[in-house]
Amino acid sequence: MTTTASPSVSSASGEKTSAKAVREASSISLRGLSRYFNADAIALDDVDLDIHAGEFFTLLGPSGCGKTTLLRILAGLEEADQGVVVIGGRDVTETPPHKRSVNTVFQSYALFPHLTVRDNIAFGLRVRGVGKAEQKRRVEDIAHRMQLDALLERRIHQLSGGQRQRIALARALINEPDVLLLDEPLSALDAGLRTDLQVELKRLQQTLGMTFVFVTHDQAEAMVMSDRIALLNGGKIQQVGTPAEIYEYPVNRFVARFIGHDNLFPVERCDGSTLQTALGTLQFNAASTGDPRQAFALIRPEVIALSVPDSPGIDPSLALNRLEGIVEERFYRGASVEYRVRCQQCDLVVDSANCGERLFKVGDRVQVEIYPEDIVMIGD
Ligand SMILES: Nc1ncnc2c1ncn2[C@@H]1O[C@H](COP(=O)(O)OP(=O)(O)OP(=O)(O)O)[C@@H](O)[C@H]1O
Repeated sequence: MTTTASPSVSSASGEKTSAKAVREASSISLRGLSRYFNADAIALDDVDLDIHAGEFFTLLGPSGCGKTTLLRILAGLEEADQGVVVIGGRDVTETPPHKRSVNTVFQSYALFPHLTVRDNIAFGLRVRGVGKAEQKRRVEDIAHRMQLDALLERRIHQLSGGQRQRIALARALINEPDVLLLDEPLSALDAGLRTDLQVELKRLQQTLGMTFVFVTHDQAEAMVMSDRIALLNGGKIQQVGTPAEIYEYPVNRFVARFIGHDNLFPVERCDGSTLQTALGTLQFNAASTGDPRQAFALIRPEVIALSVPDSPGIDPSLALNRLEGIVEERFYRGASVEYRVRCQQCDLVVDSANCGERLFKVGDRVQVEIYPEDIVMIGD
C-alpha cells in the first residue's frame, strides 16, 4: 500500500475530512463475481478480489479478458449475474452508479466541447449544487495540482490529447471519490506523453491517498505504476501480486508469457537438484526456485550471462550451469542488448546490460551461464 501525505480535502457533502478517513472508505472486495453475456462470452468467471484502501491497483490482461467489464461493475454501470461488490465495507451490489463514491475516467475523455476547461472541470460540482465561490476555489486548486492553471479559459478543441486527458482526470478528481476507476486512460497518447502522464498520475494518487483501479493491456505500464496487479485471462484471475512478485515468480505459463518471458522449458525429469530439459541437464536450487514438481523451468533473460567460450566466465568457483551457444540475432537497445542465442536446439533470449564492453556479433560462439538459483519452476 502507498504511504501518503494527508492533505485536508472536502467531502462530497462539503465537510472537511482527512485524507486518511477517505482512504478508509475506499477498500474494495469482490466475491464470486460472474458476468455471462452469452454461453460463448463469459466476461467474468467467479472472481474473488480484494483491493486495499489507498492502493494503485491495476487490472491487466489481453483484449477481451474482462477488465472493462470488471471496472464497469465496480462503477455500477454493468450488473453482475452473480456475486457481491463491497466498497468501503458497504455492499453496493445493488447500488446505482450515482450513489457510489466512485468516479470513472475513460480513454475517450468524454469532455464537453462547447464548455471551457474551467466549466468542464466544475461540471460535477455544479450538478451537485456546490456554491459558486466554493466551485471556483476547488477548480483552481485541482487545476493548480495538475498544472492546468493557464488553460482554464480555453475551449476543448484548443487543447492537445495530453491536456485533454489531464482535464478528464481533474474533472473526475474534483468530486473527491473514494475510488477512481481508470479505463486505459493513457492509451490514446504518444509514447513520450504517456510516460510523463504515468509519472504524474502515480504522484497524484500518492498525494491524494485515493484508491485507483487502473485498466491496461500494457504490461510495462502496469509494472511501473502499480502497487499490485491482477492479471486476468478468459474472465479468471490468474495471479495477484506486486509487479516484482508477478515478474519474478509467475504462477503459470500464461502469466510468464504475458509478462514477457520467453525462456520456458518443459521439465522432462527432475531428480533432487537436477532437471532434465530440452536445454540439457540443469542444476537448480530447490530451496530458492519453487516446487520442482512444476511443469516448466523459467529462466529470465537478464539472469543469463554470456562470455567468450572456454573463458573462466562469471566465477569459475561457482557451480554454474554452463552451455554453449551461437548468437543468432542481436537487438541493440542502448542501455541493454538483447541476444537470441541458439543453444542445444533451443532459442534462448538473453538480456545483457550494456556496460561498454565488447558486444557479441551475430554468428559468435558464446558460453552461456546460469546460476542454479535463478531457475524458477512454474506450473502449466
Ligand atoms: N455488451 C456485451 N455483449 C456481449 N459480449 C460482451 C459485451 N461486453 C463485453 N462482452 C464480451 O465479454 C468479454 C470481456 O469483454 P471486456 O470488454 O470486459 O474485455 P477487456 O479485457 O476490457 O477487453 P479490451 O482490452 O479489448 O477492452 C469479451 O469476450 C467481450 O466480447
